[in-house]
Amino acid sequence: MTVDDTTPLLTVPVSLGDRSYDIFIGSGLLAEAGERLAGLAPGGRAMVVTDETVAERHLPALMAALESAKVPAEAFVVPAGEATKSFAELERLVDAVLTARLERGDTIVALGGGVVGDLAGFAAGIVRRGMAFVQIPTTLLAQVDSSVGGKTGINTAHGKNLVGVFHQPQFVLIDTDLLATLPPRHLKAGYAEVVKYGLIDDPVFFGWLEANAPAVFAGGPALAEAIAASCRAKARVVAADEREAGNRALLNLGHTFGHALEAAVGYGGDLVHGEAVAIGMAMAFRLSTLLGFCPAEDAVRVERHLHAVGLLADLTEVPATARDPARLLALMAQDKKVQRGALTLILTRGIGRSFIAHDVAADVIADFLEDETAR
Ligand SMILES: NC(=O)c1ccc[n+]([C@@H]2O[C@H](COP(=O)([O-])OP(=O)(O)OC[C@H]3O[C@@H](n4cnc5c(N)ncnc54)[C@H](O)[C@@H]3O)[C@@H](O)[C@H]2O)c1
Ligand SMILES: O=C(O)C(=O)C[C@@H](O)[C@H](O)[C@H](O)COP(=O)(O)O
Ligand SMILES: [Zn+2]
Repeated sequence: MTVDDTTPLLTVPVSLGDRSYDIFIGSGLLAEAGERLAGLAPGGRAMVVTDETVAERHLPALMAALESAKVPAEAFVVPAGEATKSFAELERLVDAVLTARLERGDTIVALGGGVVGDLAGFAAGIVRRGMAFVQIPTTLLAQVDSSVGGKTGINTAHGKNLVGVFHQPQFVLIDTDLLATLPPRHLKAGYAEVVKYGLIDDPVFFGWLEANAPAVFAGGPALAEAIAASCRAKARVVAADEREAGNRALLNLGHTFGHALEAAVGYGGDLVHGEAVAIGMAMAFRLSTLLGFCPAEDAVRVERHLHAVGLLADLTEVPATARDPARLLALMAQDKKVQRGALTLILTRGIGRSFIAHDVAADVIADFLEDETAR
C-alpha cells in the first residue's frame, strides 16, 4: 500500500469543555510529536507505551522526535494482540510508571493500535488518579475510532472492556504514513469501523465508501478523507454525549454481537475486533429486517459491501466452537448497555438510520441466534 505524502495538516476539535482537545491528521506528523508534547507539558517527562510489532517499526522515530524536543522519555513494550488488554499487563504497566516515579503532569503516550491505546489510557486514568495522556494511533481502527473519545479499559473472562474508565487524551496525533506498514488484515478490520459511521447516520458517506473502497484501500487522498470523515463523526457524537448516557451508544452498532463473538473465540484468537464488528453489524441489519424495521435490500447491500472488501458478514463464518447461541447470549448479557437485566441493541431502519432499542425480548434474540447459526 502507498500512503499519501501530500495530506495537508487537518485539525478536528473534540469539544468537551475543559477536557476539549484536538485531533491532528496528516502525513509525517510523528516527527512533530516531541514539540507538541513539550508544548503540552513544558519540562515534563513521558512514558511511551507500545507493542512489540510497533516498537520495531515506529518507536525509534518517536523516541528521536522526543529527544530532539528535549522531552525525557522511556518506552514500555507490551506483547502485540488482544490478550494484552488484561489485569496482568495493566499491573505491569502501572508498576513501571510508578517505578519511574512519573508525576501526575507527566504524560503516558500510547503508540499503537486500539489494544495499546485502551491499556495505556486506562493506566493513565488510574495512576495518581489521572495522568496526562496522548494518543498516537498506528492502526486504521485506532486512527478512525479508538484513539478518540476517551473510552479505555481491559477485557476479562466475562467479556470485552468490562473494566475501565473514561479518560480523555490531551491530543491525538494521526500520522497517516504509519499505516504503510500495517498488514492488510488489520487495514480491513479498521475499515469495518469506518463503514460503521455511514451505517449509523450518514448514508451519503456509506455510498461514497461503496464507490471508493478500492481507492481507500490503496491509500492516498481517499484513505486520508475516510480517516478525516470518521474522526469528524466520532468527535461529533462524543462531544454530544461523552459518557454514553444516550446517543453515544449508536457507536456500539454491531458491538453487542461482535464483543460476544470476540470473547467466545478467545482474546488473541482467530477473530480481531473489527472483523467481529463487521459480522455484528450485518447481524444487526438482519435482525432489524426480521423485526420489520429495515428493508431487506439494505441488509443485503451492507453484507455485499462487507464481502466486497473481504470482511466477514455471517455468523457461520466464525469458528464452530464460538457459535453456540446459549454461550453468545450469556456473553451478551454482560454488555455494558444492559438495563435492569434487559439487553439494549443498536438496530436500524435502514442504512444511515440506526437507533437504540431497549425492548427486544431475550427469546427473540435467542431464536435469531439459532437461525443465524443455521443460515
Ligand atoms: N476505546 C475505544 O473507543 C475503542 C474503539 C474501537 C476499538 N477499541 C479496541 O481496540 C482494539 C483493537 O484495536 P486494533 O484493531 O488497532 O488492534 P491492535 O492494537 O491489536 O493492532 C492490530 C495489530 O496491528 C499491529 N500494528 C499496529 N500498528 C501497526 C503498524 N503501523 N504497522 C504494523 N503493524 C501494526 C499490532 O501490533 C497488532 O498486531 C480492541 O481491543 C477494541 O476493543 C477501542
Ligand atoms: O467510542 C465508543 O463509544 C464506541 O462504542 C466505539 C467502539 O468502536 C469501541 O469498540 C468501544 O470500545 C466499544 O465500547 P464498549 O463501551 O462497548 O466497550
Ligand atoms: Zn469498536
